[in-house]
Amino acid sequence: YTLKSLWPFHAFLHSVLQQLILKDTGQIFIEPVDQTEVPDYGDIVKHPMDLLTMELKIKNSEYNSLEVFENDFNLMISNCLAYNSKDTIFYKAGIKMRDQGGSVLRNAKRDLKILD
Ligand SMILES: CCOC(=O)c1ccc2c(c1)NC(=O)[C@@H](C)N2
Repeated sequence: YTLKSLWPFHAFLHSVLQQLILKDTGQIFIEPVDQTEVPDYGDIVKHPMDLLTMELKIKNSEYNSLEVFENDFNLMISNCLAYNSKDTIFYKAGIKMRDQGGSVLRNAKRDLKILD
């Protein structure tokens, strides 16, 4: 068996997402930025992304590769680093999530290779 045939690929992505959610200790990436709370967010961030949206995209089979999933993770991080200035908690959390989430994704890529 390979991962892709035995176990639906979206189940694999769901397990990767759960690991990313665990890294979001401040719970600032878990849902879309509330633009009524952050009224100028849409002026700077044209393509918002968050972990809940990524979960919905898994469920809708919108990710047919780990790379497409990773693109949304990287979009979420770049939005955070673009909108928040360097001295903010949000920016620092973005750096932490970039680094910790990056290692989650590196391991996931390795796991996919070993299984094929
Ligand atoms: C209730 C107010 O919430 C926020 O101001 C807020 C909440 C979550 C946020 C955020 C702002 N900014 C961000 O860049 C992304 C990473 N997360």
